[in-house]
Amino acid sequence: MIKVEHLSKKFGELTVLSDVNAEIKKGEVISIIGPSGTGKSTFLRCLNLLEVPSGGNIFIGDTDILHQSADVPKIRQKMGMVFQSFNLFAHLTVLENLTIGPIKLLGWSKEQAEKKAIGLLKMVGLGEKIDSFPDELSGGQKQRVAIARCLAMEPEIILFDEPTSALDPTMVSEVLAVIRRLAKEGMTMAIVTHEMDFARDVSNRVFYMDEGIIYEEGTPRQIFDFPQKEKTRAFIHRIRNFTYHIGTPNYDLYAMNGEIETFCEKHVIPKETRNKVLLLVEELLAIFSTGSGTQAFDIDLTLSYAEKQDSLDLIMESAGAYLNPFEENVLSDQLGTTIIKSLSENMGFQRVNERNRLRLTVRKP
Ligand SMILES: Nc1ncnc2c1ncn2[C@@H]1O[C@H](COP(=O)(O)OP(=O)(O)OP(=O)(O)O)[C@@H](O)[C@H]1O
Repeated sequence: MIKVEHLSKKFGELTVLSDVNAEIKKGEVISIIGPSGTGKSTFLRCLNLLEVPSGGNIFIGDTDILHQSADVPKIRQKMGMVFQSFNLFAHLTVLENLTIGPIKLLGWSKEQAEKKAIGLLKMVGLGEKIDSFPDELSGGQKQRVAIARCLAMEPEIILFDEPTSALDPTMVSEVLAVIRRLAKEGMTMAIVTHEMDFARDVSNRVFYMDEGIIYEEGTPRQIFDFPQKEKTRAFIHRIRNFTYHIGTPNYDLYAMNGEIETFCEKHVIPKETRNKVLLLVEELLAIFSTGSGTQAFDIDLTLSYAEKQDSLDLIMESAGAYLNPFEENVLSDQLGTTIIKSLSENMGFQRVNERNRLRLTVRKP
């Protein structure tokens, strides 16, 4: 359906895409993942010519859309785009947001366009909001309107550019549910996303972008469980694991907690579990800070999220004398260990390379 050959894009001196080659077949759902700034959005924007590529070819069917004879408005009609920031028309009602395109660009009658729009709004769960204005809607509702608006133009493929990035975490799932439904119905889609669990279960193929190219591609299982190339492996490891080094007793507790919360939010970990993590970290740090004694303060904290089991492990390593907080009578204050035991399970202790290593799983709500 879409074939991309040697696509490149420069912004002045900056080469964002150097040599992108890809094929998207009808009915496929492609997730595009990768570190920030690696050109994922630029790639999508080149596909529907919101950016003019610097070189290469893009074919839709047999049509070379970069050829000067290409009918750009027609090509854009075939490719819907959903943006991070919704891009709804603020002065139009929800219904009018959906009907304006078909009436003006497809030549539909008002009645025909409204009938279709109402059906689509019902489909995305917003049948009661047809007369509302975008400002009266939550972020999740706005994004569902944006998806319905896109569908109103009957596109052959929908390009999603980080559709949930601007949303409050509580609204992510309602938007992802709509995209999942479209995937089930066979809609061809390419989705730039930071939602890895979603990418894993909704897509047929995943493109990992790095270094200006599609650095590795494969099924979700290949990319998430068995990445072959070094940078893909490092990326997948990084998104699953949060690490924080504490090298001084005067560490910035608020900055650390903020980073822990961001990590938990990214993996849609419930607030209750998040709070348990913060409490566990506080208790463990109190124990290990004392245990560090006069030695160099050197503590490593890791949070490791396993999507499949939906479990969160906390690992704390510290330099200093042997200190296993779970041994009887090791600590004078037993309250800390009691709290830790009540919030976690599968606790394990090891002494590795002169360091104390504690691993535990945070108890689920
Ligand atoms: N219109 C533009 N003019 C100049 N530079 C741009 C423009 N659009 C994007 N860039 C630059 O191109 C690079 C790639 O941006 P892009 O948004 O495609 O990355 P991304 O992989 O989607 O990142 P993220 O995951 O953070 O959204 C960035 O360095 C960005 O600053």
